[in-house]
Amino acid sequence: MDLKSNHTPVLTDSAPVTKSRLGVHSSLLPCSHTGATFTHGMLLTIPRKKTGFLEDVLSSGWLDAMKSSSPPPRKITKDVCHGLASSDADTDCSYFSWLLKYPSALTSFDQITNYAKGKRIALFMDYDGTLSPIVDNPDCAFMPDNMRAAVKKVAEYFPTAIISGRSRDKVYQFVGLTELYYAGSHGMDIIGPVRQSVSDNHPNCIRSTDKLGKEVNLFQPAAEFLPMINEVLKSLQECTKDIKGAKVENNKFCVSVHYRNVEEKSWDLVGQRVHDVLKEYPRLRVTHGRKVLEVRPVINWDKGKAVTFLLESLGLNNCDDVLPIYIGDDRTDEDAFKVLREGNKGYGILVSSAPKESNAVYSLRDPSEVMEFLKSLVSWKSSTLKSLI
Ligand SMILES: O=P(O)(O)OC[C@H]1O[C@H](O[C@H]2O[C@H](CO)[C@@H](O)[C@H](O)[C@H]2O)[C@H](O)[C@@H](O)[C@@H]1O
Repeated sequence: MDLKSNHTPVLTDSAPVTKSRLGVHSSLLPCSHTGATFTHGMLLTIPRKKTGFLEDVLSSGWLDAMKSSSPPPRKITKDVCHGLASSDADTDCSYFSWLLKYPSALTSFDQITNYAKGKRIALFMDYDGTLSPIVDNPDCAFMPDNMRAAVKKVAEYFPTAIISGRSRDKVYQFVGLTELYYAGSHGMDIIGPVRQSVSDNHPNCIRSTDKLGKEVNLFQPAAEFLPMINEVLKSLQECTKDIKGAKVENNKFCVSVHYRNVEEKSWDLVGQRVHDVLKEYPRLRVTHGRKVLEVRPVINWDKGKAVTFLLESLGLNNCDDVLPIYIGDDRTDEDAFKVLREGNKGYGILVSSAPKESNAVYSLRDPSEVMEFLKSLVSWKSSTLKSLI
């Protein structure tokens, strides 16, 4: 298989909101409506224009997208609703007007639970920025103990899964709870309950055992990409090692190139180096995360597909009495929000302290509000069950 050809890496943003918002050069966007074809059921081949590489990076809006990928944290001191405020009244104003479109899941809790009456909630959560605060060093993104207790408790009442860009093993190490299901590598590495119909529908799905020796379904739709990902990982490590603060993270079926700790004047250098490597790999794409460039296979699989796969595995897909809820903060979570919004299947909850367009229905400001929401779900379910006795 010819893995290398002279090509402009596909720069895609999984938030299908307004791609022009990122100023990304059209030649770098997947022309998913014209000319793209799905082969092998999973793979997407996208015709690309040949353009200069530096021009691509500078003109393609990579830098703008890298800057907009994660707005600087707001210094919160006090506000009327949450006992906090920002240092910038205008920012607060825009945040509260944003809340009109994406209401807080805390202030809308009764609305959510009224809709959930008679339904089985299935809970899906992103990890970084949702269950753990965003920190400078990705290796130190530990989950607070009180958050772990809240997640453990909520998993007693609802089937709960973590769907992360981290490798599955890594996010399991961070979370440390055996009661949950895990999907790592942005949904490309899933451990779920055994269900024959799911194995029949997904040839890559095999029987395996989890950490406790329990029989599970293991699904890795990008398995064939592993040698390519490992090759690109080494190239990216090599070509960024001279950039102070840059960090390349191995997440098994995808690679993260972090620039949070790189001086802003060198961000375009990071983008150029990633571009120079990826132009040799037409079956890989780059998406923007929070001060990170996410390198992933070009396959028809994402966090939204992972939610559907897990619902199928749990026997909860296409059921009127099921309410899936997905909580996430990142662009790759938009794929999950979109699945739940389409067909009015469930609720996406965006975790953000700054206004941004999203396919989510509700919002929460930060991980501390996520924890409050989880605790409220537990209290609600517990009192509902007590009322049945
Ligand atoms: O899907 P997620 O679980 O949200 O993972 C997305 C990425 O999260 C991590 O990076 C982000 O969090 C780091 C720790 O707070 C932060 O240093 C970094 O700047 C953020 O982008 C993780 O390191 C990535 O591999 C994930 O893809």
